[in-house]
Amino acid sequence: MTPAQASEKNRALCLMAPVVPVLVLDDASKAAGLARALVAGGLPALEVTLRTPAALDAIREMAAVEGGVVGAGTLLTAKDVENAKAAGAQFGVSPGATDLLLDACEANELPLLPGAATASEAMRLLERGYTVQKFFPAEANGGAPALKAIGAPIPQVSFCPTGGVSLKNANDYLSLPNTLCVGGSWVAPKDMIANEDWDAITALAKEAAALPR
Ligand SMILES: O=C(O)C(=O)C[C@H](O)[C@H](O)COP(=O)(O)O
Repeated sequence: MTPAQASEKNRALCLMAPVVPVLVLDDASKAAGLARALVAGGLPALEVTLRTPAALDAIREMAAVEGGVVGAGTLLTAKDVENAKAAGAQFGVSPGATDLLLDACEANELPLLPGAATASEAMRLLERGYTVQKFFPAEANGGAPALKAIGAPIPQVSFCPTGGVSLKNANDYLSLPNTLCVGGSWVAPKDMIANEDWDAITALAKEAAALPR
């Protein structure tokens, strides 16, 4: 898959809803219920971070949930890419980008949303053909004003800012012309997942899905 094809796939993914939930799962048995709750609330694109031993099993479970599009986050190595693809991930997300990681995603047909934090990083990815990128860590990196400033000289790159984004500041990003959607973990709090409080998660998802952009 070429970077241009990956970017077009991820543009469509980012336009499905204003928020992509960033999910950390310690227990894969919660995955299907969680995915159903988020999809029911209007958030179909789901990023499962490969930060826990349960993550790959969680992706397998979620891939079977109707209406959801499940991807793998925290991709760091070529092995992560192969594992994510084998588990059924339909897209990948990484905090930054290395040539090895980009090569692996392109070779494995996994559309990557690669992370960039600076103008130079965004430019390197753009040179390779990635016009849709993740701005990470968004808040720590200057937040919406920083992303707006990057957009002035580099308007051809669109972003999914992630890291420190919440219901409070999501609009600051979503109102920018270079922001397609935001990523965030706030729609799936750890305690609600542990208690299988799916109705509460659906309510959070609905609130997020209703954000204007
Ligand atoms: O694990 C990854 O792939 C990451 O790149 C980091 C996550 O996207 C952010 O940590 C989510 O940030 P919060 O919404 O502030 O919890």
